[in-house]
Amino acid sequence: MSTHATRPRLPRTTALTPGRGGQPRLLIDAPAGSAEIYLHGAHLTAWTPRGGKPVIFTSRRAVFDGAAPIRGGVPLCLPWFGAGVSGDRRPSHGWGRISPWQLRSVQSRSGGVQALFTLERDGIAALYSVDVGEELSLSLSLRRTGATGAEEPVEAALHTYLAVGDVTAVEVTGLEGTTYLDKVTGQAGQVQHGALHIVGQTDRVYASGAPVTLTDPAYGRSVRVAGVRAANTVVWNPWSAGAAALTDLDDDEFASMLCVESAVVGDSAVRLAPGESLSLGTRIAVAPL
Ligand SMILES: O=P(O)(O)OC[C@H]1O[C@@H](O)[C@H](O)[C@@H](O)[C@@H]1O
Repeated sequence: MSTHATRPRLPRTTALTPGRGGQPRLLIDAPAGSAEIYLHGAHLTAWTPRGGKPVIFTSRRAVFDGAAPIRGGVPLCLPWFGAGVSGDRRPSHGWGRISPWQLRSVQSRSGGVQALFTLERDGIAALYSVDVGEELSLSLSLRRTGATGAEEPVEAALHTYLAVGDVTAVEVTGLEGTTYLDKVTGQAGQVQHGALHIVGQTDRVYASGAPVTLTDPAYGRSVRVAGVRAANTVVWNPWSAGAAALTDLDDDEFASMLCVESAVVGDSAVRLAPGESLSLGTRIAVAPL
């Protein structure tokens, strides 16, 4: 594996081994929880708190070829989201999720494990910390490198795919009264009235990163997603029609997932001059109903 030369010391609760498609991935099996993180995209594809059920959804049709983005898990959208604020950026959601990241350090931490990843590309230095335990804590920072140059808009999202028992039965609270852009209809300035229920294709950028709770009666649990310095929460489900158009998502899988993404995107994009940084995180915790 290309990572061999820079492989850091690994605690005994972790291993760096080839995963699906022979792609290098860090396996974590610590007392407080287990996880799997591919170096392609620094992409977390699984997290299970000890004694619990898997919390993160990854598609059974996900492609692991070291080139395509992985469908599911936590894709890192950076340094732009979708087509960016200008609307013409490619690839969609930026290059973070399709780049090979460096694994810098892996440390045992209060029953869990913290892994640090870095990536430097196109004038951006990215640092990503994954804390695996009874909770999952993800922190991303992006710094403009170089000494001179104009400000540029930077966006980022922790595009978390949550595993749910039945998406039509989940209730999402914490967004009441918040305005959102509805990307399905193209309408901005919508207001969330009451709890959110998923009854069709859903693609919304909320103007809030406050904690959101997903109540999932089919799995008998609630999942709390708390943004850290996140101006936005994106909620996405492609529904059946959208899933049919995605070759890396089985037709029935839209019912087993809901993306709840802590983000800094769109109108909240941060204009960074060289030397300036943007930081963003998410904390995910599970509780029985
Ligand atoms: O298929 P992709 O590139 O992974 O994107 C999935 C979705 O990601 C969401 O976060 C976006 O709001 C959607 O518009 C998009 O369709």
